[in-house]
Amino acid sequence: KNFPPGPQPIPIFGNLLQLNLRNPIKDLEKLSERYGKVFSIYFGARPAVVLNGLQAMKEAIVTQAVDFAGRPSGLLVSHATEKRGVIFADYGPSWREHRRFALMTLRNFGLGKKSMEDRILEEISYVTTLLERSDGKSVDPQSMFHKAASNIICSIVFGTRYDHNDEFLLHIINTFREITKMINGPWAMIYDTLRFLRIFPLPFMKVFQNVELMKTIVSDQTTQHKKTRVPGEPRDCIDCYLDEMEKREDGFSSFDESQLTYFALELHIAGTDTTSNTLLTAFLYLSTHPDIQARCQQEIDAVLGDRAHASFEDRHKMPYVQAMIHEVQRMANIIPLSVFHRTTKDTQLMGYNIPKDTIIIQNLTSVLYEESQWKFPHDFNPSNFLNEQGEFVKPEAFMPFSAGPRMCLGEGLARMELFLFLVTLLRCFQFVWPEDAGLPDYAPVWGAVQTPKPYKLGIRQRGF
Ligand code: HEM
Repeated sequence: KNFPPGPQPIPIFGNLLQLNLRNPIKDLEKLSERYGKVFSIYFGARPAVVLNGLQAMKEAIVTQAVDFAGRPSGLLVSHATEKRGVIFADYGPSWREHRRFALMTLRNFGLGKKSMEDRILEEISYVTTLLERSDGKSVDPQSMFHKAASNIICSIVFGTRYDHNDEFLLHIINTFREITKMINGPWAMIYDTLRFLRIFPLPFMKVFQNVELMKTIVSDQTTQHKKTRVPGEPRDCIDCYLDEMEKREDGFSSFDESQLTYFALELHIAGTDTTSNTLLTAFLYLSTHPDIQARCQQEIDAVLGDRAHASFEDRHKMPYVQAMIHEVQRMANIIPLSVFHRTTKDTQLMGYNIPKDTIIIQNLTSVLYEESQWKFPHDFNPSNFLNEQGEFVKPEAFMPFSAGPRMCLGEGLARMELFLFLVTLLRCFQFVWPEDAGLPDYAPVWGAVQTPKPYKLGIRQRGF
């Protein structure tokens, strides 16, 4: 009774056939115009509520945080991860403990002697060398940024960075790519909606096979770590986790090796495509907006002078660069529907009743482009994040990392990566849109994680 309104579902399919599964954003926009900021759709027989706009989003996931902090069961991702680790884990003690542990470990000095900043700068120096070799030419930036982001997670989780042609790195990248491709695509939606199809050997089965493969890889790494670790002197996330397991040998801990496997796997899934696709979006916009690129370079040159490299602290002296990076994230809209939530009890939102266990879909796109919240909602314009004095300001509607208790726990790491990559590369190179590349296409390829369409990037060394 008094459930949010929505289009009439049909038996078995729910509203599946009314949505364009290759990109449902436009359909959700139209439904919101018709039914309001909070409306319902059905996945088969399962109801879901879609939240649109800043007000509804805040009221649910911030003001009534606990009521909206669950994760749905019975979906492809929850089956593949067995709801262990953090991302797809239920709201409860195990999720809380692992989330707190991850936040502590991912802090700059949480991983022992080698700081997070060092690990990122090390990877950037390899990318710089690769780009120097392409001076005056064009490159395909996709795989380079993907390998770099993946390598940073490898360094954090496994303690090792790999050469970009290393077979191990290529193997894990390929395996994860297949997992995310399937999670991103229509087969996941079909698995989630049409339960009777689950027993058939359809393409979604590949997710389970690849997760098994990755579990073996993490498990082998853990065995190696156990042989070489010095307790209390962690080199990486696996060592930290093993230390934590020893500290908690009281029989009541949720820390065990099976959790470690999913935890490591999730950090990789959550931390690779997100960062690399944001970097790709940044260079797509910067190469096609030379004025914005030049203004960033001016600020970077003035702040860094002849210092050997940038540090994350420098961000406070670079309001324009900060504004540019945030604007890139807004336009990139990397996770357009966030990760699905679930209500943990019967609750209410904006006058509607929402029963326990309802799937909650945060339409982040509707907030990042909300016309009432932005000076230039549909243009790439760093002024969206600058006040009249040219100082950096962050509007409330900036929520690419979501908000509330389930908000992205990798935000700090992602910010550091984006800042150090962009500042270092903009300092060394000018990025140009190749003359023969035609007009840029900014519309991303739809997915749970969005990516820009493949493009070529012209490289000119700056010689600062
Ligand atoms: C530009 C980069 C990134 C973006 C835009 C992003 C965005 C998001 C979003 C929208 C969520 C869902 C939040 C919710 O359910 O309300 C999320 C969750 C999460 N992210 Fe990120 N993320 C990024 C990078 C990273 C990185 C680098 C890591 C770690 C290595 C990471 C780890 C996680 C984890 C573990 C969760 C689940 C949190 C929980 O359920 O408690 N993310 N992220």
